[in-house]
Amino acid sequence: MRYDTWRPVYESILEGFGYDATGDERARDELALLCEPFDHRKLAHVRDATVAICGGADSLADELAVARRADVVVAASVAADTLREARVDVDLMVTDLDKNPDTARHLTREGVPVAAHAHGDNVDLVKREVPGYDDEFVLPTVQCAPTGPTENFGGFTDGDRAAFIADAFGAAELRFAGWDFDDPTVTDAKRHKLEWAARLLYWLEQRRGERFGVLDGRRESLTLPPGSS
Ligand SMILES: Nc1ncnc2c1ncn2[C@@H]1O[C@H](COP(=O)(O)OP(=O)(O)OP(=O)(O)O)[C@@H](O)[C@H]1O
Ligand SMILES: Nc1nc2c(c(=O)[nH]1)N=C(CO)CN2
Repeated sequence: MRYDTWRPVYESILEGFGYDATGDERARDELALLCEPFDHRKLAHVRDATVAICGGADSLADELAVARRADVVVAASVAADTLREARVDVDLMVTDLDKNPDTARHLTREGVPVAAHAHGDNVDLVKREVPGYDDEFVLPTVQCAPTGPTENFGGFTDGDRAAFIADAFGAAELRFAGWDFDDPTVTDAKRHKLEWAARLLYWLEQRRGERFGVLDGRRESLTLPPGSS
């Protein structure tokens, strides 16, 4: 997605959460110093593939078949651990480094790409964790305007950002496992983020001309993100 297309949506996210773009830009600049441009050929197998976008809800443990049947498996944050424990290979991990940075480090060292995201509230994690990763396998992502080696594919939470990345790399079909927008165990702050994740996926499915199963039964109550086109 072009940054021009993403920017109005990003601005509505900043407003919705009270974030400041300068924090995101500072984080971007730190990440840029630590990374090289990612070689997109490392994810060439995403093109025309059926891709499982695995989220961090407990339900992932019961939905592993979705991942096993997919051509490509993308894990958001803790989903990478659930998948590894179940011996399902992960092709890409997407994370803002706040839950399982050790898993991300191990994956890069095993040659599995990790989309490491910088934002205004994880600068310390970026500086602490990213230097330990194998930089050849780090895809540095940001939510503000990208500079240097950083890239912005759109998306906000690790899970919906995973879907935007799969889209950018040419996925044919997205299937979802480990998603629970109504999870009663999450905090109010997390629920707010999940509401945005749902809106962003609603936008993405329309852009792709696809219907994501994970949104079935919710479309009537969803609105597109302000600024989306
Ligand atoms: N019930 C759920 N609880 C948590 N995450 C969920 C849930 N349903 C879907 N997801 C998606 O799974 C992703 C990974 O979940 P995890 O709990 O590891 O999140 P996280 O590291 O806190 O993510 P983020 O930093 O993006 O909020 C989330 O970013 C979200 O997009
Ligand atoms: N500034 C800022 N940006 C974010 C944050 C966050 O807490 N702060 N959390 C995200 C996903 O959890 C994604 N982006």
